[in-house]
Amino acid sequence: MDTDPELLEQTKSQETLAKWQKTIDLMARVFNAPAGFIVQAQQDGYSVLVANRNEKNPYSAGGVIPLDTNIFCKKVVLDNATLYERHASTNQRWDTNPEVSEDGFESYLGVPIRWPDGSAFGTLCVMDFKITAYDINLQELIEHLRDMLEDDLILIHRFSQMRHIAMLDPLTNIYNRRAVVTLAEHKRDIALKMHMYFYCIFIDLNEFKAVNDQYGHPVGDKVLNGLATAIKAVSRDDDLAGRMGGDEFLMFVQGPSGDWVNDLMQRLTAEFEQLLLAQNLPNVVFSYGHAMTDDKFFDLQQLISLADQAMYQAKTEKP
Ligand SMILES: Nc1nc2c(ncn2[C@@H]2O[C@H](COP(=O)(O)OP(=O)(O)OP(=O)(O)O)[C@@H](O)[C@H]2O)c(=O)[nH]1
Repeated sequence: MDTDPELLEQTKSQETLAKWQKTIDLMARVFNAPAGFIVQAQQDGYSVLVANRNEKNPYSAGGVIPLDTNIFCKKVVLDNATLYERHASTNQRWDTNPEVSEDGFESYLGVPIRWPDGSAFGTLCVMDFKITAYDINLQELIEHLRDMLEDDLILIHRFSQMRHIAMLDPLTNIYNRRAVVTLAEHKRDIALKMHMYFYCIFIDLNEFKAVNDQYGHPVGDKVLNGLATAIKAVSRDDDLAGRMGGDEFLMFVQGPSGDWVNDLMQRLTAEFEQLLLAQNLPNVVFSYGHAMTDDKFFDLQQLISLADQAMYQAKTEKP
């Protein structure tokens, strides 16, 4: 759950971060501690998401500590339990902890923060160079602050789920028109920066109305689903596909100049044919047309419209 890039992006939204920063600054002051953090457990290490603003704090936000480092937060995440170490230099298990051996921290109090599904998000913690004896109220306070952060994570997660649902076409589960066009703008910008060609392929079923009329709408729906499945099957991770509406689909692919789009469409034709056959669905075929950007021409709406025109021409020329 914590590896969803959209969710991570949302976690870092300016509003959430500003609020969490205030919480951490206040927490460190109440604990009279030089250092307080929200640390996020990520695939590449423990990342300092928020650090209190205090000149004595040696760690700042943005730093990533490798996964194999013996830090306090790692133990909290792995045990999924609170850790209170009052006098770390007397405990051998921290001999290899650079926070203790290199930076001179003695005290650590940290609690686990979890995503709504219970998986690890990271930790909320305070650290001090001196030996501490926090009373029960302070220990309760850090747990209470953690509960508030977890409430924010619930909101972030729900928002992300809703955004995801709003981007999908409910019938085929691929991107809807608005999402695919928005995402394509971003992909086009990347392709232009990398001096790659950016292709739009417009795909439209032939005589689909007759399929609905002859076999009924539910069969028509299955055919549309079959085409979406076939498009996904031939797409690479980098490609983008969506349903424009009705029986029209779009693919956006970046690549070199050349005839490979026709090869890709041949693979799609074969995949679609097989899917229809396997489900005992009528043999429907599609027409396609494509257009590509270059350094001089990159208006997306125009690109889609050119691909549409090319598709229309192919459709009218079909035997
Ligand atoms: N089953 C089903 N049909 C849909 C859906 N959305 C649109 N349609 C139908 O798709 C058909 C599209 O018809 P047209 O645009 O005339 O396309 P066509 O019959 O394929 O004609 P050509 O493209 O010229 O070959 C219409 O009959 C719509 O009712 C859907 O979600 N499910």
